[in-house]
Amino acid sequence: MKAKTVLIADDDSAIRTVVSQALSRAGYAVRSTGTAAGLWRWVTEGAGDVIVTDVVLPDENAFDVLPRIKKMRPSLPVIVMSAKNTIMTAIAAAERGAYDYLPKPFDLTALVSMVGRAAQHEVRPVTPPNAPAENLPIIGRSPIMQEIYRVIARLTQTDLTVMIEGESGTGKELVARAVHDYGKRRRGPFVAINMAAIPRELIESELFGHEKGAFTGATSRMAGRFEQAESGTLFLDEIGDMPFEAQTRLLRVLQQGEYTTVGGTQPIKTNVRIIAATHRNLRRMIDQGQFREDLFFRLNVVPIRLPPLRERSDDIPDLVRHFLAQAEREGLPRKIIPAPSVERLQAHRWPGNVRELENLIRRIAALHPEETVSPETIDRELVSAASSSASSEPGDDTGGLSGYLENHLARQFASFGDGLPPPGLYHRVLANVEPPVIRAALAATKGNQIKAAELLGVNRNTLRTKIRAYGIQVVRGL
Ligand SMILES: Nc1ncnc2c1ncn2[C@@H]1O[C@H](COP(=O)(O)OP(=O)(O)OP(=O)(O)O)[C@@H](O)[C@H]1O
Repeated sequence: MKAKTVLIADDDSAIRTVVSQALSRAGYAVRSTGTAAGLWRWVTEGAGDVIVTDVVLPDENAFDVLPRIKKMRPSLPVIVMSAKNTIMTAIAAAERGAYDYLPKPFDLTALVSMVGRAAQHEVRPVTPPNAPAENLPIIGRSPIMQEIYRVIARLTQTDLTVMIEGESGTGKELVARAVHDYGKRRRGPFVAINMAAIPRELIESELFGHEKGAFTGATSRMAGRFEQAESGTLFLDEIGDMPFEAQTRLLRVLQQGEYTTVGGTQPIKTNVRIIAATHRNLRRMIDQGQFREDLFFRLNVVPIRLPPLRERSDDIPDLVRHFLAQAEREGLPRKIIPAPSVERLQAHRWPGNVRELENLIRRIAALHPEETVSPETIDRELVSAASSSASSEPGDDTGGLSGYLENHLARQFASFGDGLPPPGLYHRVLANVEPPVIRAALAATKGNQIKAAELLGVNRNTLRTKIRAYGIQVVRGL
């Protein structure tokens, strides 16, 4: 069989040489050039089966040549190499119809196997390019984030369902938004719903809407999130907190592509892209019978695992710069965090991940008098953040449980924009707070309800009623 030909374009002759050698060794015929004009000439002559090109060429940017190549030879796969490793480069490459994107420096074996895949590949149709933006939606150039950008970039060209897993504050919602904002549905709405923030009995009506009179308090028809997200993206946050019955209903909707409102009879067709997110281990929940396996497989079409910040401390300098600039734009005083101080931040474990770092930088910008932030200041801030969040959830750095709740509620209200959350907020908050307190008391007293009631300081009957109401499992003697 005739060897496939790879066309290489890079103005750096050393890169041309190593790439040519590696591909020749792998059995390809290779032609290389230092200019966009040289590459374009070969393309017009019909030469080559795969292109490997740098973005910046001396006579023209490869992103400008790419649309012409795709127009003339739509099935010719183009791999773009770039030293500018931001999410926008990955997205720009995907938008202009590149087969794939390879951040520099790269591993030659990875390049050869990518060329191998490209050579076998049927190329996707191209979508029109977007205006380039340098206001990056996601910060970080670590290898792990590069891989995530490549997945996001590929996803923008598809309508596949995505499951984002990651600890709280790792940027799951940010990634979901990027998939939407740069994807085919960007002109449609992005609607987010947080399963953990809605009482169980209201989840179905929130998702699918309800008719007037469907239940007590349903005084008018209400559109659900599926309806609001029509032709756009529905972001199902904290999917692990979805009650089992609602999971069953969601599964049916995803299978059938239609739903009925609560109290309604007419099936309504739906056209939304689903992106789900969770900080919980859904596989373990499946084993424990708390999450439907079939729903998991429906949602987990493209899994994205967002690593905790401690696994990508290389990104911290960029994130710090980004949050300092953001604080300055918000009117806070300008601060400089020199390298030794940044190193202190890189050594921290960040249980609250990027959100915790963002809050810390904002606090430093607001409260510290000196312009240059010393390593000692960073140490003090990290110690005080750790002690104030010791009794609360990771990522909360504003003081204890009530601080966490305040933050949480502020985010909740913000997610409803100009509107208000559904009625029943007080009970909803209690319904989120009571079960973990009761579970903790039961665990500490080995399931002894008399002792647990005493520990909690509530009447035994009250405890029993609540255990029943929340469906809490009491395991004795563990
Ligand atoms: N890579 C990043 N670049 C810039 N900002 C980031 C990045 N990751 C997270 N953030 C910021 O950190 C905060 C938390 O991000 P986000 O809400 O997306 O996290 P999450 O994983 O969805 O959290 P939770 O599970 O608690 O809802 C946001 O203010 C977001 O803008």
